Formats: sequence, C-alpha cells, structure tokens
Amino acid sequence: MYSIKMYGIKAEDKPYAIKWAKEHDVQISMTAKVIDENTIDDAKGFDGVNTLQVTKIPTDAYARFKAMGINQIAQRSAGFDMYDLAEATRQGIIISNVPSYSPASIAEYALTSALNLVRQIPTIQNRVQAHNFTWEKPIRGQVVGEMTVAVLGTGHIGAHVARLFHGLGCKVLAYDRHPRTDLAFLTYTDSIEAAVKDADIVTLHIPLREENIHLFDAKMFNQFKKGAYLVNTARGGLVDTKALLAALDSGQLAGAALDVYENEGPYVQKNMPDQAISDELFQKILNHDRIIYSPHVAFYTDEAVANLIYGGLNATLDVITKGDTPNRVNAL
Ligand SMILES: NC(=O)c1ccc[n+]([C@@H]2O[C@H](COP(=O)([O-])OP(=O)(O)OC[C@H]3O[C@@H](n4cnc5c(N)ncnc54)[C@H](O)[C@@H]3O)[C@@H](O)[C@H]2O)c1
Repeated sequence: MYSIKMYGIKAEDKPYAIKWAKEHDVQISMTAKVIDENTIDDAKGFDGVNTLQVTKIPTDAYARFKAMGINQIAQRSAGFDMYDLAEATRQGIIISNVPSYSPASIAEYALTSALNLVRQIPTIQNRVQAHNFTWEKPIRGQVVGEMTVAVLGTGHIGAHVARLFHGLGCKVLAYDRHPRTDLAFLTYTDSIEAAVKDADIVTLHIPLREENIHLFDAKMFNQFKKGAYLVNTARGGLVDTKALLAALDSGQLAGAALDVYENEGPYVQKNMPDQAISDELFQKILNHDRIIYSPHVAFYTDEAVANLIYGGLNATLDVITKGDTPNRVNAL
C-alpha cells in the first residue's frame, strides 16, 4: 500500500482526506505543520508528500526529500511562488499545484457581490438592525439584468462569471488577451478602456503580474462610465486603492466590492478585535459606506476545500504510480 505525508492540514480538511484515502487504498498521515527545516524528516518512509503553505520551502528540502526516495511535492493551491522550481528540477523533484479547484465558487461570489452592491444590501441590513424600516435613499436599487457588465479576464473564473451575468439577462462585454470562442454571447472589446467605458458593473478576473500592478488607477477610473460598480475578486494589487477611494468620493464610481486588498497580508485569517488597524488605507476601506470588503473568501466553499485536498492527493499519487502529473509546474 502506498503512503502519503500531508502537511499543512486543518481540521476541516481531514474528512475529505480520509474519504480519498479509503477510496484509493492509500495510507495517509496528516499534520498541521508545514514543510520546514524541522519537519522535512517526518516524511521518511512515505512515498510522496503534499502541503498547503504560504511559507517558502527550504532550499535543501528538494535534495533531502530525494534522498528519502520522494520525487515530488504537491502544493494544494493554485499559487506556487513558495517553491524554487529551478532547484526542484535540478534535484529531479516534480512540483505540482491545483490550478482550477472551483471556479464556480469565486464566480458565484463575484455575482453575489455585484447584487449586494446594486441592491444596497449592507445599507438595508444596517438600517434594519437599527429598527429603521423606511425606504429612503439610497436603498432603491436597479435591475441588474438590464445592466451592461464588463468581465475582464475570461479564463476559468471569468468565463463562469460571464455565463452567470448572461443568465440574468445582462449585456456582457469582455476583454482578454486571448479571447475565447466558445461563448457566443460575449462581446469582446479591443482594450480594457473600451470595455469599462460602457459598463455599469466591472468585474476583475485577470492575474496580478509585475506589468499590471495598479492597472486600475486614477486614469483608468476616469475611463469608467460614471456611477459604475467595481467588483474585485482577483488580486488587490490590480487596484490603486487611493485612486479607488478618490473615485468613490467624487461619485465617479457608485460602489466597490473588494474581496482582496493590496496590503491584505497582515489581516487575512486573523481575529484581532482589540487591535487598532494601523494601515490607514485599509481603515478607510473598512469605514467606507460604499465599499463591501471581505477577507479573501471568494474561493472558500466546501467544494473548494474538498477539491484542494483531492487535487493534491491525486497529483501525489499520479507521480508515485505514473511518474508525472498533468498539474506539474516545473520542467523535468
Ligand atoms: N478571491 C479568491 O478567493 C480567488 C481565488 C482563486 C483565484 N483568484 C484570482 O482569480 C484570477 C483568475 O483566475 P482563473 O482561474 O480564472 O485564471 P485563468 O488563468 O484561467 O484566467 C485568467 C485570464 O486572464 C487573461 N489575462 C491575463 N493577463 C491579462 C491582462 N493583462 N489583460 C487581459 N487579460 C489577461 C488570461 O488570458 C486568462 O484568460 C487568479 O489569477 C487569481 O488572482 C481569486
């Protein structure tokens, strides 16, 4: 029977891992610890390893795993920037990720965010909590299905978002460097500017790269249709937060739903009720009555948690039994 060491396991992961292990007749050992200098040797005697971690894999981990007869590390997330891929290749270690674990989770969250913005749900909730049941402005909404939506990036997530808005009846504009041909209802524009100028809702689904940091800056927000809504479930760094706040305050934008923030690192997944927020920009986001903020949870569903576990385990077993995995991210 093959055996797999699973690092970075939370309590919520365990039932899925146990189910997979039974179905595949594989022995698993789970630990909350991630791969570091002190835990590498815990994998001795196992046939493969996987982990979910944001901390760097120690440089000597590749050689040390290889010496134990382990020739892969499967990362149970899409991002794999914590690996030294060149060193892994040199040592003959296959690194894999789980590239698309639940596009529907993020897509449905983006749609939910847009509906919440347009129908003023946070304001309505706040009033109801204060026993204010009036209908005064600004709680009158608009019909989203009659709006034009710009979907920027039509990969796994963006394509699903486009289908959802199309289902509501929206006109869907799109921009992508590599337009797809399977969604006939999409109207591709030649530039991001051309898409945002006619859109009531702009939703971001492109990855963050060096060249598009702060792509959405003051100049870009001025190209938006006046009174548009922005939904960002992609990466915080795509948006110049200062410029966004200014665009909201001037009325150029009507509202924004942000699941990601450019300096979210110190806050996401932390419970800090008694601590002041030292980041002034972040405090402004939290205080703003036309921003809905959430701490990078768009992906976070039962299905995504399960698929990350299954994806990591499948990749590990593929390398053990077949010598490679379709999710390999480094050269052999
Ligand atoms: N909030 C969350 O919980 C969460 C979870 C997963 C992913 N994400 C984000 O969603 C993004 C999209 O994920 P995906 O799985 O759809 O990725 P994907 O690779 O399937 O799609 C990305 C698309 O963007 C296009 N693209 C890349 N750069 C572009 C540019 N500068 N201009 C125009 N188009 C460009 C690509 O051609 C591709 O079609 C990820 O990069 C990640 O940042 C967020």
